[in-house]
Amino acid sequence: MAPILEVDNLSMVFGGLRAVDSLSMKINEGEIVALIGPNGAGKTTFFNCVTGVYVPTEGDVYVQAPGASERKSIKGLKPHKITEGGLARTFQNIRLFSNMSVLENVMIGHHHRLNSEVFGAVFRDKKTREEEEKVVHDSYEILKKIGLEKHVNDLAKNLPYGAQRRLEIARAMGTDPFLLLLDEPAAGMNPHETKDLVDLILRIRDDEKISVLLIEHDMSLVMNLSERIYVVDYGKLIATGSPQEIKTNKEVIKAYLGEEVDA
Ligand SMILES: Nc1ncnc2c1ncn2[C@@H]1O[C@H](COP(=O)(O)OP(=O)(O)OP(=O)(O)O)[C@@H](O)[C@H]1O
Repeated sequence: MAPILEVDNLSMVFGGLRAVDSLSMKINEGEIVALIGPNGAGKTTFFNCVTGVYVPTEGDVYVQAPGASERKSIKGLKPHKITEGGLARTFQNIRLFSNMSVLENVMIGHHHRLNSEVFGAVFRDKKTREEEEKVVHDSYEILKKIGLEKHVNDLAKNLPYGAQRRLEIARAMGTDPFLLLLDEPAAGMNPHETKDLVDLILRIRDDEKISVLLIEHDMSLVMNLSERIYVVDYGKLIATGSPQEIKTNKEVIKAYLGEEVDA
């Protein structure tokens, strides 16, 4: 089966700094893959290149939706086009519309899927109303899957921290992705919230058939959840393999210089 994401020798140069240096990656349908590395290793920059925030200096990025007959380059596309193409992401710092309701935050994710034209939006014709009703329905269904349905009418800013992070995932799921990129989803979570997050990511993969690429510093989460791990340091790939292989890899241990890599 062809990979759903294929990154070929991607580099991103800022002035004299090669933040990402010839990094390649493949993700297969149904995988949970982690991208790890010390602070400043280039992980978020890599996400930004894949999701259209930056145009990579070198290399290419291809996606092939499950069932599609050929891969497509997404390099240089705007972020919303990449989202339409089936990749959705969350950010290191929570980016919710804090004064909007939980439901509205998820509905926003759906909007690029609406087909009605401006005419429909102004005159609210039957087709527009039906589409809007479907967006409300689908958004509510996602909130149920994420376990946030009891907060549906709360303002996003009033949710507990862990629930806000889960809402970001719900919003990303609203764009109907086949690959979800999560940038430090467990950051700031307590152990109970982290455990809920692990269960949620597994359900997203198993029930929703969405593959996951995550950046994470919480090594126990990484080791327990991911099937394959890519390790970067100074923008370069230094190791790739199963959690067991990565735990015992000398280069990885050296790069972390005493940072805990045991689960
Ligand atoms: N827009 C930018 N302009 C210049 N340098 C940048 C820019 N974005 C990131 N960098 C630099 O690129 C390097 C990689 O940063 P990046 O944020 O991708 O690392 P990271 O692995 O995600 O780190 P962390 O784990 O701390 O989030 C760092 O040296 C950073 O200072």
